[in-house]
Amino acid sequence: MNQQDQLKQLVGQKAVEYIHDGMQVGLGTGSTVKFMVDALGERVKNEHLNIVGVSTSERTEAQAKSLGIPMKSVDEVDHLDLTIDGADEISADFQGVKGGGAALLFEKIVAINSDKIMWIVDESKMVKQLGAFGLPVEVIPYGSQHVFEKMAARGYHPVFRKVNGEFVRTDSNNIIIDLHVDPITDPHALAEDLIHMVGVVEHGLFLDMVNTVIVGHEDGPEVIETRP
Ligand SMILES: O=C(CO)[C@H](O)[C@H](O)COP(=O)(O)O
Repeated sequence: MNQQDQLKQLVGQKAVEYIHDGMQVGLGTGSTVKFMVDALGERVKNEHLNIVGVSTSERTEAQAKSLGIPMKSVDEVDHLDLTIDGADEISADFQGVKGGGAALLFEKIVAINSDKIMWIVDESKMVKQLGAFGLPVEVIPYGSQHVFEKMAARGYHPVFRKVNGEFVRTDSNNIIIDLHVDPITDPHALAEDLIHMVGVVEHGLFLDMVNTVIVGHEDGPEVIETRP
C-alpha cells in the first residue's frame, strides 16, 4: 500500500471510533471512505455494533452490504446522526470541494440531513484556498452544451468529464462538468451563481457544513473540531 493510501486507511479507522450503538450513519463515497467502511464492517462483525448505514452511491452501498452492514435508503430514515465522507479539497476556513467521484448530489443530500458531518482526508487535501482541484458540477444531459457555454462565458473554464471518450454518468444518470476556477476567491458567490443556472442539478461546493475534519499525517491522525 502506498503512503497516501496508508494515511487514508488511518483516518478511516479513526473515524469509526465516532460511531456508536443505535446510530444512523451516512456513508460517503471514494477511496478514503472505502477504508472507513471496511473498518466499520469489522466493528459490526466483531463487536456486534448495532447501526444503520445510509449510502451516498451504488459503490458504497454494495461494499457496505457485502460486509454485513445493515443499510437503509435516505428516505427510510427520519434523520442521520453522523455522516462520514471524503473530500477533494478543504480550505483553511474548512470549506470543501467534493464530487471527484461523481457522487456529490447524493453526498450533499445525505450531508444536509445529518446532525453532524465529518470529513476524512489525507493531508494533501488541505489547501489554503479552493480551486486547484476542478470543481465538479452535476448537470442534466439535456441542454448541457448550452450550460457549458454559459459557464465558459463566465470564465469558469468548464470541461466535460469523460472516460474513454464517454461522458461520466452519475448514479442519477446525469453528467459532470468540472470547472477550473483557481483560486476560488468567493465560494459563496460561485455557489449562488451555479445553483441558479438552469440545468445545473448540484455543485460540489460544500460550504459551512463540516463539524469535524480528520486529517491523516505521517505521525498520526489529527482531529479538528471545526463546528462543535
Ligand atoms: O466527493 C467524493 C466523491 O464524489 C469523494 O469524497 C472525494 O472525491 C474524495 O475521494 P477520495 O477519498 O477517493 O480521494
